[in-house]
Amino acid sequence: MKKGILLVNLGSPDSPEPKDVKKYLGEFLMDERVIDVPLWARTLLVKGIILNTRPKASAAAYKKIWWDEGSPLIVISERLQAKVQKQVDVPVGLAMRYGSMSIEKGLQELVDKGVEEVLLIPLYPQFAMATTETIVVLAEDIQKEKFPNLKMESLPAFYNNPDYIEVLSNSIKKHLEGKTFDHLLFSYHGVPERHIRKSDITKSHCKIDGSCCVTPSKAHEFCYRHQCYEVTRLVAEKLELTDGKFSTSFQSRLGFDPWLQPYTDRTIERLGKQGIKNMAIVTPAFVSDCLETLEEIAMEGQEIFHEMGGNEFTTVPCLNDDDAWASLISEWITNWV
Ligand SMILES: C=CC1=C(C)c2cc3[nH]c(cc4nc(cc5[nH]c(cc1n2)c(C)c5CCC(=O)O)C(CCC(=O)O)=C4C)c(C)c3C=C
Ligand SMILES: [Fe+2]
Repeated sequence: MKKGILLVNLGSPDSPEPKDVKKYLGEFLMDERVIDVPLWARTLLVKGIILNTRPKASAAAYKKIWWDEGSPLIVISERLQAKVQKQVDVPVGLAMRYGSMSIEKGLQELVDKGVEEVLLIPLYPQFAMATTETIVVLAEDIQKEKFPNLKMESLPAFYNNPDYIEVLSNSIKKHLEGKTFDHLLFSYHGVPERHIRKSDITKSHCKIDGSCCVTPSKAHEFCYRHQCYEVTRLVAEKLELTDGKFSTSFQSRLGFDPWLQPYTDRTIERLGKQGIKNMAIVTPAFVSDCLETLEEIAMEGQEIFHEMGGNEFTTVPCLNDDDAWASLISEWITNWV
């Protein structure tokens, strides 16, 4: 059977213009695994409120980070795909969960190359309804409807894979070399607390306060919060960071529900107020730099820190198309083939 790979990332609007941002946000936020309320309420919230207010502000934010070649997230994902393709003998496609580079197009291109068996690689280290699950569910629906003869498997979230932790730790070490920092903040994309409870396969394990994380449980395989804290713990161990020199927070909350805490903006504020003068920040929920890292962290986060009296604010880039990261994905592919 001829094999092929589909790398899948989140996606971006076609351009940073409000009309394209509106179209993109419409598809993204109408996903029941992103805004997980009944369809009527989601439609009212997204089409009645968010899409009438947010696209203009989001477009302005996208304009600040947009590159000549396009959206950073897309351009970086394409660079990664090209590097991986050079290292493996099977076709490597690239698709996005939302936007024009759809999963359907990505699968079609592989099928056109004669591929009969696909490994789907969601480019998210941690499982969540809004990350791995939404990609796998949509890809399986498309496969059943449009490509019934195609065999498909997916790579699970790789948050605690020792090689991934090594690649991430080495990248952080490289980018912080020669920098002084009093605190390293691990900032992950947030999700509503409700998402964590919904993904708890035991229905009773997750307490959302961390007290459950130390008790081994099958729930951890699907617990975004647990997986984020594990990445912090494993990287901190590798980098030999001492207690108090690092912490975890969650960014990008939207709406009024309780999201995972502590919030990144408030944490940066608190660190500044506590007298931390030099801080570094890493964003391991994202494998590619994007709006949420380049604007929300590198621009807004830095501004908050400086307002609180902080000096140096160092942002560690995501793994992007780092050679060791491309080689690790290639190794996973070679092992699967
Ligand atoms: C209810 C809303 C959202 C949930 C839940 C959510 C989860 C989630 N998102 C990412 C990764 C990315 N999100 C990005 C942008 C973005 N996210 C939301 C909302 C939710 N995300 C919005 C509205 C936006 C658009 C920007 C804005 O208007 O603020 C991006 C950046 C995309 C880009 O083009 O650069 C990424 C990446 C994860 C990993 C996640 C759950 C863990
Ligand atoms: Fe998001």
